Amino acid sequence: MRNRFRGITVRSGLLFEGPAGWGEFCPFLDYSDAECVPWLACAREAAFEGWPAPVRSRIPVNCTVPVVSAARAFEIVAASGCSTAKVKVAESPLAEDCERLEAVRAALGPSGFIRVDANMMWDVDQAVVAIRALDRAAGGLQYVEQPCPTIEDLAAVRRRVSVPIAADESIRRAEDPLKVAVAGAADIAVIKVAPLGGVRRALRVAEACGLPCVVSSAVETSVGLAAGLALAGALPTLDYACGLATMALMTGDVTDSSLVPVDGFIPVLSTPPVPNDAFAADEETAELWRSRLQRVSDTSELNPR
Ligand SMILES: O=C(O)CCC(=O)c1ccccc1C(=O)O
Ligand SMILES: [Mg+2]
Repeated sequence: MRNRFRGITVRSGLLFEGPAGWGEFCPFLDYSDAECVPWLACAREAAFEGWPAPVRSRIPVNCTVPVVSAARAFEIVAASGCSTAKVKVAESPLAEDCERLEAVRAALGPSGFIRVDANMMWDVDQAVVAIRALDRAAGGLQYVEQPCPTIEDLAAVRRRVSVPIAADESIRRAEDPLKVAVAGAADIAVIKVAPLGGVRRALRVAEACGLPCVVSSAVETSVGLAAGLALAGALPTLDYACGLATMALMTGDVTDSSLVPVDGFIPVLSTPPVPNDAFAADEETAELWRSRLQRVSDTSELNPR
C-alpha cells in the first residue's frame, strides 16, 4: 500500500485459475474462516462460472483519499481525473479532516462530488457534530458512509442531519446480507462483491435492500477488481460513482493492463485479466494462503449457502 489504509500496509491474497479465468481470494488477515467463505465463493465464481452479462461498458469511479495531509489529498484528487472523491475521516482529529476536505474541494472544483467514510468510528452525537462540520468544510457532502456501527445508530443520525447516509459494514458484515433491513437507516447501500459472495449474490443483495447502490472494492488487485466492475456493470441502475479506483492505493499490480480510471471511468471486462509473476509471495506467505484456502474451502462445504 502507498499509505496505511484500514490499518494495513501490505496486501496479500491468492489467485487461482479455472475454466472461466482467474479469481482472487484475498480476505483481510484478521477475518475468521467463516467470514472468508463468501470471499472464496466470489473467487470461484470468477474462475469456474464467469459473470452475468453487463448492461454498461464502463463505470464512473471515485478516487479514494486515505488519511494523508491536505497537500497530499489535493495532489491525489487532482491527479486522479475523477470528479468524485471519497475521503477517509474519523481516524484523525476533526479539524484535520476538515482541512483535508477543503483541499479536496479545491482540487475538484464546485461541480465535483465529495463523500466521506467514517468506518463506524463515531457514536450518534459525535457523528452529528462531525457530519455538520465536514459538510461545511467540504462545501457540501454527497453522503457519509457508515458513521456508526449499528443500524439503529445510522437511523438516529439520519434523522438529525441532512447529509444522506450510506451503509457499508452494516451490509457486508451482516449475519445474512440478504435479510438486513437498511432501508429506513440509510439512503444508499455500499456493496462489495467479495464479502457478499460474488456478482450474482451481490446483485440479489442489491435488489433485496431496495436502495441505490455504490459498488466498492476491498482493495484487490486488478484480478479481483474486475469482479467488482462486473457487478457495477450488471446492476440494473447505477446512479453514483463507484469505489473501484483503488489500484491507485497500491504500489503495483499483478497485470500489465491495470484497471485504473481514465477520465473518471474504468472499463468493464468480460473476463478477469490474466496475472503475471509480479509481487509473487515469499514461501511463508504462500503457505499461509494455501492453508487458509484449504480451511475456508472445508468451512464452506460444512456450511453451504
Ligand atoms: O470505496 C472506496 O473508494 C475504496 C474502498 C474502501 O474504502 C474500503 C476498502 C477496503 C476495506 C473497506 C473499505 C471501506 O469502504 O470501508
Ligand atoms: Mg466503507
